[in-house]
Amino acid sequence: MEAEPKVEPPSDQWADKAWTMLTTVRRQSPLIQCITNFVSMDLMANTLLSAGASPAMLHTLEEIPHFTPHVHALCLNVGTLSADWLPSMKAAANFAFNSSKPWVLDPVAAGASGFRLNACLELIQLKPTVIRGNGSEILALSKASVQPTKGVDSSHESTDAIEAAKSLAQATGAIVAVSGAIDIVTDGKRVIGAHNGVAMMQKITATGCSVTALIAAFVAVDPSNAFEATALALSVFGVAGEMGMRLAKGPASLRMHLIDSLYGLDEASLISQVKITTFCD
Ligand SMILES: Nc1ncnc2c1ncn2[C@@H]1O[C@H](COP(=O)(O)OP(=O)(O)O)[C@@H](O)[C@H]1O
Ligand SMILES: Cc1ncsc1CCOP(=O)(O)O
Ligand SMILES: [Mg+2]
Repeated sequence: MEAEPKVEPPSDQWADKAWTMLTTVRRQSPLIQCITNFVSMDLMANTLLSAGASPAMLHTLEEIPHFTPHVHALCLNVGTLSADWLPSMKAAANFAFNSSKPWVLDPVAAGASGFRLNACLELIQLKPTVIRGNGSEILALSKASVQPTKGVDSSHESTDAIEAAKSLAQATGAIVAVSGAIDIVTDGKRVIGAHNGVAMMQKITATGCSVTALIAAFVAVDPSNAFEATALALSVFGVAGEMGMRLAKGPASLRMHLIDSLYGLDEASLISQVKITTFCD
């Protein structure tokens, strides 16, 4: 049976935690290494900067042993994957895992081809802390099968992938997040939903990639609580989207206002808008 959101009053606890996390990111400014697709590099780096984190888009294999040990978290994204980038991703994931640093996987278009699916499954063997995808990506990973696909966009609602997300979390030990109208986060047992964001965020390329990087920044400052940090990052990004939308005329201006809203987000605005609920079967 499909999970239903449990009706709960807005949780001040989540809202307070969101503010604490955002201020911690701003104060600590964690260094986040991103090995990501060409489309997302700009928006991802700007999202991290506007949240107070420090992005570095380094991907050459020769640099990984020198650089990755110094980062606070790693974000791997297979959006424009080619065979020569995969060894860099694996090396970086190994360094992160061996030095107990969190790392986050964005399995962009995981079901689009055997090459991409196998690459994602091989990366998952290297123990990501969090996997964040859209509904179709999480379904493809959970079934480990190439699926009829719209490429990087989802043809499923996030809620269609709740059971798939739970099994993927149980099988891998990762926190699994499924983005969409409601962002779902599970550790394989608990399921929570972040209800922030606006539909027009789907009309800006790389918003999914960017929120995955933001998850890496939040987990970097609270690595022992990746489940909550993931939900809070999704909610904070969604709140910035909602605030940006009040000023935007379309996707291009939303992109700009989302970044400005994330940068300027204050305590009262964040606390009044965070909406995270528990799901139950
Ligand atoms: N219908 C929607 N309503 C509100 N927010 C949405 C909606 N669809 C996507 N988002 C938000 O847009 C961002 C990107 O999510 P999504 O489009 O699912 O990822 P991807 O780009 O990887 O497919 C997330 O922050 C998500 O919460
Ligand atoms: C359009 C596109 N093509 C390859 S990667 C990419 C960006 C995907 O970004 P997102 O998954 O955040 O929509
Ligand atoms: Mg994506």
